[in-house]
Amino acid sequence: MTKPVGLILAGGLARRLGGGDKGLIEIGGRPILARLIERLGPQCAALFLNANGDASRFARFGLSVIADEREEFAGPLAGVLAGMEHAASHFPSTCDLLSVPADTPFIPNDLAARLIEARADAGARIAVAASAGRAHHAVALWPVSLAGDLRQALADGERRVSGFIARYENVAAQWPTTPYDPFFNVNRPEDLAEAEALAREADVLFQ
Ligand SMILES: Nc1nc2c(ncn2[C@@H]2O[C@H](COP(=O)(O)OP(=O)(O)OP(=O)(O)O)[C@@H](O)[C@H]2O)c(=O)[nH]1
Repeated sequence: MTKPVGLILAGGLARRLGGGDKGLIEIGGRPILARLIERLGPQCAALFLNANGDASRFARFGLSVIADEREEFAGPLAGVLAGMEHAASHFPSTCDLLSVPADTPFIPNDLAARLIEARADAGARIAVAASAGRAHHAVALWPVSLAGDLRQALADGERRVSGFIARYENVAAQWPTTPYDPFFNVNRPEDLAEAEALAREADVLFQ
């Protein structure tokens, strides 16, 4: 299995949390980013962080930071494009990008493997992670060769990740939600208490 290039999407404004960087929020005593890097790093050939503004605030994580081309906050697709273009210029043009938002602390260890398998089985171009019957469109495996199409789609005003994915053959790979939903994400202040509780469980189970 050829490992994908990993991209953590941390380019948003976290408005529902009052601003700041969701990836720097500590859950169970550790930043979400540290948790993600631990889980995603071994699954990827290389790992990058997509974020806007002063990159030095992420220096302690030791990842190269790739900004959106324009700091206009066009949404997650702008981050996926930055990641695809970076990957295309540093890795073979046939490589894949695995995108994961910076607000999902508990992604599964078999994320890359199962997305690769689901995509091959379905003969699809894009594989998306799903749980509880819901697709998590920002958690997806993309061929970086779609960068040109994505650039054009953004220029045409496409902002929905699901809208861009729907243009291609795609498949959703389902994960169980027990003992916890691996795609639980932190969006609102009230999600923080749940994240703390989940971290206690996830830390015991994650080996
Ligand atoms: N590169 C980039 N990523 C973004 C942008 N907007 C959102 N994201 C990322 O996309 C993922 C899903 O984002 P949302 O939860 O919808 O947005 P958010 O900014 O994190 O939070 P809200 O402002 O509260 O919606 C997160 O990983 C964000 O960091 C953007 O304009 N550029």
